[in-house]
Amino acid sequence: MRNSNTREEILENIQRIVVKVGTSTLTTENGHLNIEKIKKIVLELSNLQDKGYDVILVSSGAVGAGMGLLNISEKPKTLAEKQMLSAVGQVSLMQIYQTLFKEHNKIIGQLLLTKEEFSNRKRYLNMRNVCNAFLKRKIIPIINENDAIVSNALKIKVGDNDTMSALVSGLIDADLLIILSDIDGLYNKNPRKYEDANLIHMVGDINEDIKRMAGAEGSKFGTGGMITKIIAAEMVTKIGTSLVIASGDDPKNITRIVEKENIGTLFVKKNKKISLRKYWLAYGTNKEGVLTIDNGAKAALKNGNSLLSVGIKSIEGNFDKGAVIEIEDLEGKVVATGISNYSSEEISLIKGVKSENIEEVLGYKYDDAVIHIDNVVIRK
Ligand SMILES: Nc1ncnc2c1ncn2[C@@H]1O[C@H](COP(=O)(O)OP(=O)(O)O)[C@@H](O)[C@H]1O
Ligand SMILES: N[C@@H](CCC(=O)OP(=O)(O)O)C(=O)O
Repeated sequence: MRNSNTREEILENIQRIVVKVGTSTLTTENGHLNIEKIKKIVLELSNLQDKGYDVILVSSGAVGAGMGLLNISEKPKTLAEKQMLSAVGQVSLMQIYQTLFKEHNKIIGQLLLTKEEFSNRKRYLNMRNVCNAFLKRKIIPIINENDAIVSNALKIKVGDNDTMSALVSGLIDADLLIILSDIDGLYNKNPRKYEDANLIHMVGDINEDIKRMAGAEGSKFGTGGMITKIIAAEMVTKIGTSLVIASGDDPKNITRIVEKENIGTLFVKKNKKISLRKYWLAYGTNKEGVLTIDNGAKAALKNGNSLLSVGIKSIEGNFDKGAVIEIEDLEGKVVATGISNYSSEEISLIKGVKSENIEEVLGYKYDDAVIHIDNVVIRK
């Protein structure tokens, strides 16, 4: 679990920093925005920018702030109510950020994103340019999900800001992602339930044991809990971004982390990076279908070979040639994501068929491989 490199080595050469702040950090027990805390966060981020770092803030708190403004103590059950609350709260959240950042002569801009900004390649590249334009002019982007317009039913919802901050880290090629929460890092078990839980200082390999440590529940106002933070870590460490989960109780932790102090839990970036395009392919895109493959094909993919029709057992979904699809093993575990050379209709005819016989079955052949290895990203 431990990595032989020190924090000093792992966190050297940091330039771009994404800081994600959860609802639990931004609001008080009774659900109102915690202005004193936000002031301190703003001071930290302003200082980092003055020191020459590129700073991006992913801020939750809109729904929480809306609840505070309307004196609602329990999260509403209906989606429409939650969406209304987010719209009410987001305005006041940004108003506060603007006032406080102005005291440090900083200009901010608001970006309310949806899954579409990540799944649609054109929108994704456009968003990257917009973010870079912010950073070039030393404007601090403050990002949140556009809760008022997204819903699971519309399939354009990222769902939580831990995942959002991981996607944003890929978008702008961040060196470090800091997730501030109401807890000082990952414990070996939920410390709210178990008194003997211990803080883990460094995680190298994010395996099933690590995932099991995160109970499903989070705090009263938060959305994702610990598991979404671990999944965010699993994502960003693949693109050479380290992630630290730390307590937002003392916002000075932000600077301490950047100065490589032993704060919170550090998830160590992988030495072998995947490209940002492959990252987008794995996590940004909407998947249009699923191929189930046999163990031989799974081993071949892991060894860096393309996916051939002979190893495909079954297919789900209706998609065209060029679609992004998920590849699962016989146990239903996602093995990889890739871009298909064939449509779903064609694959249902050639699954289990050897590549040299594709032409015989279809009357033509685009490629020997159903998914070329250059267009595959291995998920685990
Ligand atoms: N192994 C664990 N280590 C630390 N926290 C855990 C663990 N398992 C579950 N949790 C819970 O996750 C919570 C943090 O997630 P969440 O409430 O979503 O915060 P945020 O609003 O900051 O995103 C903690 O307060 C804790 O209750
Ligand atoms: N977008 C939502 C927050 C979603 C979210 O992930 O919340 P949290 O778990 O507190 O980071 C809001 O602004 O209320």
